Amino acid sequence: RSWTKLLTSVISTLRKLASQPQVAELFRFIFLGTIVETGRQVAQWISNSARNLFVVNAEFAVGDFAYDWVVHYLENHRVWNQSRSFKVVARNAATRPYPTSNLGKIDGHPDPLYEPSTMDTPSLFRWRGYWMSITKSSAGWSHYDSAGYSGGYSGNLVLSVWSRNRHILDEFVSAAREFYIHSQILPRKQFSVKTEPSESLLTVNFSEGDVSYDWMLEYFRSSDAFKDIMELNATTRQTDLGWGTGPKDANRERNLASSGTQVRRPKLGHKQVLEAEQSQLHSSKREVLSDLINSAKQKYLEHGTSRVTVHLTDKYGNWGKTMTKSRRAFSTLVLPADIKEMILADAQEFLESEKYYKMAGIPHRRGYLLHGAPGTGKSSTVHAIESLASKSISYPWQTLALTITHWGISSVIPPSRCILLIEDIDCAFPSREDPDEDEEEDEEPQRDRNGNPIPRHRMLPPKSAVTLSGLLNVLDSVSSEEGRITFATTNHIENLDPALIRAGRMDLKIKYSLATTAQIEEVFKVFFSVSNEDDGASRYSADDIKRLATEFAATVPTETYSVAQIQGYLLRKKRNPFGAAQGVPEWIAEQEEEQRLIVEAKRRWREELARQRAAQEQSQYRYGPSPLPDGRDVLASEDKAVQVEANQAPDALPNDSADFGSVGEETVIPIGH
Ligand SMILES: Nc1ncnc2c1ncn2[C@@H]1O[C@H](COP(=O)(O)OP(=O)(O)OP(=O)(O)O)[C@@H](O)[C@H]1O
Repeated sequence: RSWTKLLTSVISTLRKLASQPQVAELFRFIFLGTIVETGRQVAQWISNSARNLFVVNAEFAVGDFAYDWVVHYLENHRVWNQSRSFKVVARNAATRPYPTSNLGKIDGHPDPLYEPSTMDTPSLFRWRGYWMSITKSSAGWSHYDSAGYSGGYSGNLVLSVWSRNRHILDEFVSAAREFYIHSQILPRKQFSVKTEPSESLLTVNFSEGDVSYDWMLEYFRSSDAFKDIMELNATTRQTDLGWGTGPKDANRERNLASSGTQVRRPKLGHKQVLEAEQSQLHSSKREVLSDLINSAKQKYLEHGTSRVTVHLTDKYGNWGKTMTKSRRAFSTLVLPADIKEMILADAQEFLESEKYYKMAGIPHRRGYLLHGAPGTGKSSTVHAIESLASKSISYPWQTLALTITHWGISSVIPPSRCILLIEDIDCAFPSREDPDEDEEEDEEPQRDRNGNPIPRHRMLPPKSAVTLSGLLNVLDSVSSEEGRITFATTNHIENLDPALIRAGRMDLKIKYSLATTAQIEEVFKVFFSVSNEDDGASRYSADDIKRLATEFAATVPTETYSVAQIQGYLLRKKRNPFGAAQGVPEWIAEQEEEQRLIVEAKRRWREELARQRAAQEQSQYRYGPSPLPDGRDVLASEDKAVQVEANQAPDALPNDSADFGSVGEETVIPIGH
């Protein structure tokens, strides 16, 4: 009953309220509003459903390649003509292709690029008969600009295609992509090209020590590709090529690594676009890169045939100094025919069998020890092989000369594919007792703290910091897997440690002898054939030269003189082969006199040395041994590897050689380890 009462009172109150006009108006408004909102929502639902049925939407994110395709396409098709707010960018526009820009092509400055900042209201356009709209929610960085800076990844593009057919979107994106590729635009940079999230940008690296770096450097130097680069590195490194007028020109080179972001378009034909940066080249086309590298290599080889580059070790064991020298043709080498053929065949076979060595797991290296009297053509052979190797079809080898100085060499690491040249390898471990030092023996001896004289040989620093183990380290260093020819020359093979010349380190040991009759004849022929023609005036016939050569060879005693000596004589008669053939007896007499004087000088030196040694022994006897303050012997604390025992006979005189016959007994100086 109480419930019925309450309900009746509420209804009567409402009736009273409804009888008032303002409240009635409010109820009507709420009712109508509800109907309108429901209608709107239904309409939106219908519109969305229709849209889902008839419109295809696609979103393109800034920083993605698809975004770049679409933006580039739309820009070139002037889709955003109605836009009122643009972002204009020119900074990275150098990556733009030639065809789309006249401005850039003419004055060399980048072209401006326009992109709408925002497109809150969709831009409508027709494409192949379909309506499309494009919107961009907020300003993003332009396609050509470097993404990755602040604001880099906002403002995605939304493309709506008014069609039920999804293929239209696919077609549109493919068309944009095709257009992009045909425009030859390099894909944009993202932070660094190395992190490019796509395979489409190819990068080739060149490292400075590698010969391919030199190919590219010379190529760019000779082409006008870098002509408008403002920032260059000047280096004084002399390159292999006297590009243009002569080797001196090569002192000034443009370094590929000139600046981090230099972007240029070398003229590589009509439409190829390529970017060179630091020691890298980038292109979206593999053919462009391989074409360029091949033509650079060809050019390098064509121009570089007349000279060989030699890198020398500096005092820190680095391959510091570089020099170039003329190539020596193998044909100018006068050696017994069998030796010449053997060396040539061996070197050629080695150069061509890199693959075999690799497959067999053998380090690709070969060592040649050329030994024999001075002036018999050891160094000349090396230079002729260098020419062979540096013209190697598969890969030119570089020549490195390991200068054996007073500095340690164990830190020297020869690069791959090199010819390592160690001249006079026996001189790496010299005797401390040579005539120059002993000449000063008469001076008052220096004394130690206790007043005892210090024997001279103990005061001297080691003459060479080169140790046998250091040298072996260099010879066996890891990069040898990659290919190395080692040439060592010596006049005294007997002085070398067996470890140094064992097979595997020195595979071929070739003895160079004094000139045989056949060699003497050949030297004469080669010499006068050249001197007859070098000024264009042929003064004598080939028959004359042949006849005179035989005559000459018959008068010069066989295996007595080196080719260098014979050449020296012929140089005196440069334009006179008749005089050269007739003057032999006189020259021989001269040589014999010279030899007699040398033998005499050497005899005197040995006597003097013996006298000095006797005096030294006397003084040791008188003063006793000279201990160090702590009682240790100085010698014991020195590097054992360069020890030469004190009681050994002196090393040969510098010019002691088979040229002058045997003088006294040869002394072999053992090298301690
Ligand atoms: N067999 C040779 N054929 C052609 N030229 C030679 C020959 N031997 C020596 N010569 C000439 O003599 C000079 C010295 O020769 P090279 O330096 O090759 O001799 P080497 O045997 O290396 O002497 P060393 O042991 O003193 O270093 C060079 O100018 C070279 O042209």
